[in-house]
Amino acid sequence: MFINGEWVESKFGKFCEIINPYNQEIIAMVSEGDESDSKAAITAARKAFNRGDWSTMDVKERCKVVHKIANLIERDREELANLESLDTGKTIEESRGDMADVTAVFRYYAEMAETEIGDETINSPISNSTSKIVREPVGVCAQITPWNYPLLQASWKLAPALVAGNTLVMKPSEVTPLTTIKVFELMEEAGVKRGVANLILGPGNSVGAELASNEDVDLISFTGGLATGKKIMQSASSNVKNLALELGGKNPNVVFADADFETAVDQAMNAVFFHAGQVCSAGTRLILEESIHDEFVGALVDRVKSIRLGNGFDKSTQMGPLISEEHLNKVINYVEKGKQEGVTVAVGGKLPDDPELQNGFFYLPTVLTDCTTDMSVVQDEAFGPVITVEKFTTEDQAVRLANDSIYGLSGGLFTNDTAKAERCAAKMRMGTVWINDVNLYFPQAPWGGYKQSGIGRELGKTGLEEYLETKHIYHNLKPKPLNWFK
Ligand SMILES: NC(=O)c1ccc[n+]([C@@H]2O[C@H](COP(=O)([O-])OP(=O)(O)OC[C@H]3O[C@@H](n4cnc5c(N)ncnc54)[C@H](O)[C@@H]3O)[C@@H](O)[C@H]2O)c1
Ligand SMILES: C[N+](C)(C)CC=O
Repeated sequence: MFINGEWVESKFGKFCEIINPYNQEIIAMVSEGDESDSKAAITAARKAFNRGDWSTMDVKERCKVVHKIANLIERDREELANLESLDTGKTIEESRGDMADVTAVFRYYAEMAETEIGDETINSPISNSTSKIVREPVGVCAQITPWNYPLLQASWKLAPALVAGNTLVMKPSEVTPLTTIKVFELMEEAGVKRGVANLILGPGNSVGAELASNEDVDLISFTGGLATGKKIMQSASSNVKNLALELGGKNPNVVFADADFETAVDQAMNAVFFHAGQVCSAGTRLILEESIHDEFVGALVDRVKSIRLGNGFDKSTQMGPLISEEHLNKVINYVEKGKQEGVTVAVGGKLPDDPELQNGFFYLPTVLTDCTTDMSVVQDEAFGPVITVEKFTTEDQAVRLANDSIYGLSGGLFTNDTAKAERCAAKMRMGTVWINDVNLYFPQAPWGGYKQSGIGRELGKTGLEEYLETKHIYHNLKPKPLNWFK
């Protein structure tokens, strides 16, 4: 753990094993902290904030440091990508893509903050006065991240928090902390000042819960599951912390009969089988126009049968394992419940037989048909390689089905009719709608959810706003008594 500029073990000297989900080998032993370590990290961040050498530093100087972090991540990208694949099981190509995205996020905020963070003079309606708006850091930020995109999700929080002048305590998932540890080494090398960025490791219900409830924390930014998000929201109320929540999704992918067939089939696969479906924005609900349903499902099933499962470091592997035995069991139970509810398993729906995969947490890519919106498989987030298929006959019905969820993170639409696409996109209650594409994100565009998919936005200018307070300074240039109470 990295607290107050020093690499330390947890106060009680506990360690935990980090497992490769492909073969269950132990790949690292890392410190396991508890509440007392969280408190020490929060104290360090508070002292650093009050010291002011980072929070009041010229924004251009902070941006230089953040540019340097980007350069160091680029320098060590191959090492970082290897660590990410070992830790998560995702293919090395995916991890390389993630590292390029991580670098881009640090660069984006380092460039953008120079112009976005500055004073703004406004026209005061009162004579002999000036009025200006200044932007200041929020203070001590707690940042909690999940296991599916460990460093990418961390970068969406670290980069804007740092350029804005905050101090922070980050807690990565206890399952996948390796790349976050490495990036804290790089931040130290880049010259982030003592106590500004602190890293604690350990379980969510102790280390994480302390971050959410501690009254010396000004802002909590959380990415993870809905149930945890609700707990964090409750704890954050203790001192009315600023709150940013990036939660789950049950994302529809609507395909109209006029869409390009090959593209739509190909993208329906990308939408859900990329990273074995362990993606918040995975297009897990395929909603097909009835007239193409049978042909589409036939083509999809044919292609799904040939997805190659394996070690993320093998060039031929297209899909890796799930993250853990616990998570595999969750996916198994989810599909079994669907079978009881009456779905048809068109392909998959079980563990693979391949002897080479028996030590990993693999599940076969699965297509479930005859699904209806009232089924748990259509409503619950599986976070695995499972797609459900529903049918529609009218545009209105397609939009109604797409919106029939407690979540509202993202959705896809495939059609060659631009007017129809725009009409549907306008009615879809989601933070991101992709037309003729899926699962795209980039630093310039805000990311976040409607409804129970979250609060606030990461990335883009909005992602920086989360880390800034707004202060109005009014100056009376000719003060004199008002005599109101004369
Ligand atoms: N909206 C997004 O951008 C986005 C991105 C990635 C993942 N996710 C979501 O994340 C979920 C999967 O990740 P996960 O299984 O790691 O989620 P999770 O909620 O189990 O854990 C996320 C993080 O919260 C910590 N945590 C757990 N209990 C806590 C508590 N009581 N107090 C404070 N912290 C606690 C964990 O240790 C971990 O670091 C999925 O639901 C997925 O959709 C969302
Ligand atoms: C936000 N994203 C798509 C990078 C990861 C979601 O799990």
